[in-house]
Amino acid sequence: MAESLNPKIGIIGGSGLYHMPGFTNQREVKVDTPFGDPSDPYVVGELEGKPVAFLARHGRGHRISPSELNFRANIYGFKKLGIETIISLSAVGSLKEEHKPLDFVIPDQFVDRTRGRISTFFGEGLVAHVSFADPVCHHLAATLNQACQHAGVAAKLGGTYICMEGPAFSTKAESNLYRSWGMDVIGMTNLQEAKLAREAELCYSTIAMVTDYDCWHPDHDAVTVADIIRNLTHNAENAAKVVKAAVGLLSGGPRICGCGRALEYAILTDKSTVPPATCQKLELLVGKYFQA
Ligand SMILES: CSC[C@H]1O[C@H](OP(=O)(O)O)[C@H](O)[C@@H]1O
Ligand SMILES: Nc1ncnc2[nH]cnc12
Repeated sequence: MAESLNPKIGIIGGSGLYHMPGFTNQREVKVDTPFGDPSDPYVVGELEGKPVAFLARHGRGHRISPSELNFRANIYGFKKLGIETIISLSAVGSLKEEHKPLDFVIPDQFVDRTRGRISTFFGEGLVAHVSFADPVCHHLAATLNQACQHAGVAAKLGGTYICMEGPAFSTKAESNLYRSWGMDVIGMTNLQEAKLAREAELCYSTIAMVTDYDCWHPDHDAVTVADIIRNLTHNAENAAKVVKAAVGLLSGGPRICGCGRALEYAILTDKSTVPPATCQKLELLVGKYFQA
């Protein structure tokens, strides 16, 4: 029964993915966090016989724009549910001819072009600097790539996702600038998630599903939501197949990567100086390092 499920795998559904086909025994779980409300209740259920928690990034009905997302609440909510691994699904524009609409890319790098978004759990008297040179969990990324192969979906492992602020799409000058930087795909949501997942010691990797060629491409004058939606529907079907395969491949045993110890050498603040309210707020994240 869903009440006794203890999921370790979390799935974030992006644009066009507001539920996960194939879920059984599902129920909604509303999670309170010290950072406010997540985008929606989490849907906890079983996929391929394994307990899994699903969150619609923009909320069901696509109510929340990228700039308004409460990334901290979303990631903290997964942590509170006991999740260790997050599979993120995202629609992206392609900045290279070789990444065609309907292809999947599994990025291994990010560039941040967002403005003023909150991307850390820390502050308020507790300072931590996590390593972010390798922003995704390589083990999970390799598993997602394998899952694409199992599902028969064309995918490329590696590439840089540039995260723009939005919500308007890029100008041609911006799109060409990002191309000159060698960026592979463009989206509006993944950078904060990846950073916060690292701080929360969760494995995180994205399946970036190409919906369009952005506006640089001579055959695609401007990005339109109508074009994107056409491809989103097809991508959503493939995403469901890939996620099923990935969940089947993930062992559920102890993690073999370093993501679960990301904070081990990151906290600089002398714990005796941390305000009690901050200790309480961040207990779930740092408690194991603050024991006497
Ligand atoms: C589909 S229009 C642009 C919208 O799609 C992407 O969202 P997500 O990453 O949640 O799939 C992109 O980042 C924009 O938010
Ligand atoms: N061209 C694009 N730019 C930014 N985000 C996107 N999501 C899907 N296509 C996109």
